[in-house]
Amino acid sequence: MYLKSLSLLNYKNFESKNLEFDSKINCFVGDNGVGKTNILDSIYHLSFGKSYFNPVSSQNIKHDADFFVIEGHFQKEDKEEKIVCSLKKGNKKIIKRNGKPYEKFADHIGVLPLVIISPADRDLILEGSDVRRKFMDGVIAQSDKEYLQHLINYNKVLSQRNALLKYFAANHTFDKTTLSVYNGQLENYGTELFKKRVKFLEDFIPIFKEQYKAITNNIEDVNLTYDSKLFSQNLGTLLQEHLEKDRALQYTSVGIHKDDLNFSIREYPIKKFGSQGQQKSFLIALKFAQFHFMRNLSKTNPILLLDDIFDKLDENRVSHIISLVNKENFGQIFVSDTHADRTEAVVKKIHQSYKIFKL
Ligand SMILES: Nc1ncnc2c1ncn2[C@@H]1O[C@H](COP(=O)(O)OP(=O)(O)OP(=O)(O)O)[C@@H](O)[C@H]1O
Repeated sequence: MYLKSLSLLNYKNFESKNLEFDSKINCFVGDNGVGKTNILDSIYHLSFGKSYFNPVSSQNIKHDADFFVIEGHFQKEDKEEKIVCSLKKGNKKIIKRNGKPYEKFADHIGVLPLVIISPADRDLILEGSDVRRKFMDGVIAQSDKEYLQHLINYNKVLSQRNALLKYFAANHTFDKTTLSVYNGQLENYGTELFKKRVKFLEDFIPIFKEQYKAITNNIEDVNLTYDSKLFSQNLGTLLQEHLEKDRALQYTSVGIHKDDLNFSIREYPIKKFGSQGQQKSFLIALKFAQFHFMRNLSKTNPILLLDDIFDKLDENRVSHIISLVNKENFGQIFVSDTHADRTEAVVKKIHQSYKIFKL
């Protein structure tokens, strides 16, 4: 699968932009702030229906405009796919596949597998557990529709339960029966999601460790573990045990929405004890593992977006990444960089087929 062409209208700093791509490597080069990352983000948008960098959809519309349109033409085996993602201020975002709007965005997830590696990935280490859950959920959901549906249902019930807890507190009332209906639904969806996360990590962790080894060329003891209260107790019991706490807090304090992934190096948290280089390698290994995991399942090479990796990584690590990509039967790659010469020198080593766009 590869992206043949892209048209942007009022997307971030671009009023109008049309690009035709190489099926292998495409590089966007230019000074800081010209919009290299924005183009990668628009491609991300076509795959995920949202921005990787700015979760507030309306802020992706060009200043002073009131809509954006991203249109991509993909070649998927012998079929062409036209994906259009558009947003008008005050309206809901629309994603159309071959002219037909999706009723549910969830149906689009997984249609165009894509992995992004960007300096913004550092949030996976530095920020709260929600970022790591989102990463895990995103990887699983791209290949498991049922997981995504359970997750949507779980989150819906969770917000209903939280609203009910608030209502109880505001009205000094309590209704055990209604609450137990929500508890039952949370337990059903939550238990399924937990089992799927466990299974996913069983497959994913060995791939991750292999990738880390390949990137760093040595055997540092890194680990990734799944942290969930559901390992020790089923969700129904946990919800009962936390009832008084939940009533006091007016939200649900236990469940798979509190799970986390622990990233460690020599058994210490990488956030506190990993060097900057180790942290970067950890993140790249995570993303390469995502690439491999998705490829194994979908039997297609995900599109790979490499944002600013030459700038933010030392030469050693970049050459490891390049040699990894080189060894693999990779798919289409999009690269952003400030230096045209450096980019060309690197991409030449990967493949003879490439295109450089000077922005
Ligand atoms: N909604 C918007 N409307 C207009 N311009 C926007 C909008 N959102 C972001 N921008 C502009 O996009 C530019 C940043 O683009 P981008 O991050 O793609 O740059 P870049 O070429 O990747 O830069 P760098 O080399 O520094 O990473 C900034 O000038 C920013 O003001």
